[in-house]
Amino acid sequence: MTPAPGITLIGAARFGESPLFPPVRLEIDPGSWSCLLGPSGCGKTTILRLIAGLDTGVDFDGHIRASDGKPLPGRVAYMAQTDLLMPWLDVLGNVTLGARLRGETPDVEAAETLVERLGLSEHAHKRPTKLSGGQRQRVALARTLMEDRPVVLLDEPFSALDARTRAEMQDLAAETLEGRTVLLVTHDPGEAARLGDRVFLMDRTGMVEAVPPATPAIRPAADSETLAFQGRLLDALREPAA
Ligand SMILES: Nc1ncnc2c1ncn2[C@@H]1O[C@H](COP(=O)(O)OP(=O)(O)OP(=O)(O)O)[C@@H](O)[C@H]1O
Repeated sequence: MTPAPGITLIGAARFGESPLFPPVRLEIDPGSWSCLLGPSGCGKTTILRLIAGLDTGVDFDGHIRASDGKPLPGRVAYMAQTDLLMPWLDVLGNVTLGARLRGETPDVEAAETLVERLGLSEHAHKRPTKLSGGQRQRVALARTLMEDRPVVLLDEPFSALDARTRAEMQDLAAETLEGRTVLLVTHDPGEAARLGDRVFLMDRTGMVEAVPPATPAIRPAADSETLAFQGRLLDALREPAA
C-alpha cells in the first residue's frame, strides 16, 4: 500500500440558493483517525462524499487536496450509512465484491479471515435478508476493510451494533486500519473520544476542532480523560447553534 496522505478540505456547500454549510476547514492528518460529529442534516455525509469524489448534488465552492499532491480518486474506500449489500450475493460474495467489480481475482482467504474476525463465519454463506441489521453492518465494514485503500471514509459504521460488538469492532477497525488516513462520521461522543486523534464538530454555522486527551487513540473507554472528553463533546453538541 502507498503511504496514506493527509487531506485538507476548505470550502462551503450550498444547494442552489440554500446554504448547507458555510466555509469550513477540515484538516485530516496522514495515517490517523479523525472524527466528525454534528447534528443530523448539517452536511457530514456530504463532506465524506465530496472527499470520495461521489455525487452530492451540492455546489461546493472550495478545494480538497491530498498532502502528497496526488489525486484522491482510486485511493479511497467509502462505507456509506446504508449497507448497500447486494441481495443476491452471500456474505463472502459481498465482502469480495469490490475486487470482482474491478475484474480482479478476489482474495477469498483474506475475506474468510476478515469474516471470521468480524464474528460472521457461521453466516458466511447467508444472503443479506437472513442477517440482522448489526450483522449486515459488519459485512459492509468487512467489504470496506477488504478494499485495502490508504484513505478510508466511514459513515456511522458502528451505529447498528450492540455495545459489546461495537467496542470489539472499533478495536478491530483501529487495528486493521493502522497507518491509514481515516475519517469517521459518528453521532456518538464516546466513540469519538475513544477513536479520534483529531475531532471536529460541525453544525450549520461552521466547524470547530475539539482537542482530545494526549493519550494516543484508541483510548480505554473508562479512562477518566476519555470520559471527560466525551462529556465535553456532548456539552458542545448540546449547545444551540449560533
Ligand atoms: N436538493 C436539496 N436541496 C436542499 N437541501 C438538500 C437537498 N438534498 C439534501 N438536502 C439537505 O442536505 C442535508 C444533507 O446533509 P448530509 O446527509 O450530508 O447530512 P448529515 O450531517 O450526514 O446527516 P445525518 O447525520 O442525518 O446523516 C440535509 O439537511 C438535507 O435536507
